[in-house]
Amino acid sequence: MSGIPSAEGFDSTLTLLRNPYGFISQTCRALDTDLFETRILLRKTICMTGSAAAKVFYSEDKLVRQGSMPGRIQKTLLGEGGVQGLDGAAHQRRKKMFMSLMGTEHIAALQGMSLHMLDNYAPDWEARNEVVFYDEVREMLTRAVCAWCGVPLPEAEVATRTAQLTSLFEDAGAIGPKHWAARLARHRLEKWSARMIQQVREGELQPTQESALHVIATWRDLDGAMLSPKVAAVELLNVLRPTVAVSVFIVQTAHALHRYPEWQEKLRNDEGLLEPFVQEVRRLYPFFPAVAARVESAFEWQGYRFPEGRRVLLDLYGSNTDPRSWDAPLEFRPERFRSRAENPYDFIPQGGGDHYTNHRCPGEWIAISQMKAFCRYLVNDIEYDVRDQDLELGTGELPPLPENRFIMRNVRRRG
Ligand code: HEM
Repeated sequence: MSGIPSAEGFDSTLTLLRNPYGFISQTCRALDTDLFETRILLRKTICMTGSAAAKVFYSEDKLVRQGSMPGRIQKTLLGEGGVQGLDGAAHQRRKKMFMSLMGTEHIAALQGMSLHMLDNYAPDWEARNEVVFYDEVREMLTRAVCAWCGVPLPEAEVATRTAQLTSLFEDAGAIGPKHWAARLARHRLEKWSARMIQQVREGELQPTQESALHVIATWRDLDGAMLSPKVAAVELLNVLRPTVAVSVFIVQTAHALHRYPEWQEKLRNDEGLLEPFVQEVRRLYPFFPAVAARVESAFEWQGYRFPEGRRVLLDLYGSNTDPRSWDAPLEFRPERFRSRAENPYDFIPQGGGDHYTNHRCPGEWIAISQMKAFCRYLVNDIEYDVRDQDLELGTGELPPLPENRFIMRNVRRRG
């Protein structure tokens, strides 16, 4: 049995921060391997890329999540006690709660709410000279997802809640004041969210039975007990936050329509291309670089030994652009999704494996449905110019967005 190849240097934290989307796949390629060992934040870590690596990463018996997430990410992005840190039967039970929200009709209802927002916002865009598209989408999605979840959102709170939810996913990985801003946002949001959970339990708030607020407030874990208000608050935010984060994918969709303008006409003429188009955006535009787990008990894979307790990082972006799985992987080619057989391990922008038994994102259908709705609206319902601006996606921030957040001008509604 051979040892796992090592990356250069003692610790790779800085190299990873400088090149979050390329570090793992490029190092693997240089070492001609699917995996290598290094230190991240001084902790020994095995980094892996590609579909074979994803398959082992998602084998429930080998790798677990408890204790794998850096504390600073838990205190901002995820919160403590949520589904992301559970394993085995406890995870499967809690995951059912999220999956019960993902019925086709329920997701269509959320899409309808966003389309309603678009119709409400578009006249205002027409009246303005310029529109910062990302800011508009974040606000629309905050309104839509709160309504969908049964969360009351007074008009006076819209801007604050939008900013707080954004801070959780934009500032989580930051160092310094932004990180502290994200912690404060989490503290305030959890207080708000826990109060609503209590109000539902006391009958003061009566959201519909199928709404996320009702489902989470009344959910019982394996021990038969309801979630503590704090954990229920974390789980409610696990629906609100990432749905607002879909704004990133939507701006990336607008970016792709601008960069590949020939697709606008194609999409107008053939509805069937909408899904391949947004899938290609999810594959090629960077969002989550990697996910983390921990070795439960020592095992061997491909002749390499994974010692107990070792942290393992799976490269999501590099797997989505792995030349072994994708022809011309860095080219934007939505057609590739027209006839592609589904494989749970090679297309993993929101994690891989099985939605029920693994940690794969339960919100994939929400993301796809929202992206399709906004994409269809951009190509069919409005015309706009894209202001001359730097449209490079700065990889200095996670997730990467154009510096000016995609400014549109001269928005006109089509007749
Ligand atoms: C903005 C687009 C989104 C991206 C890029 C994204 C990405 C991810 C990723 C990478 C994971 C981790 C997978 C793993 O650990 O193996 C995840 C998990 C999760 N996502 Fe999403 N997600 C998005 C949208 C959503 C939406 C709309 C929801 C709403 C329900 C959601 C809820 C969750 C939850 C609850 C988990 C934890 C699942 C578990 O631990 O079993 N996400 N997501």
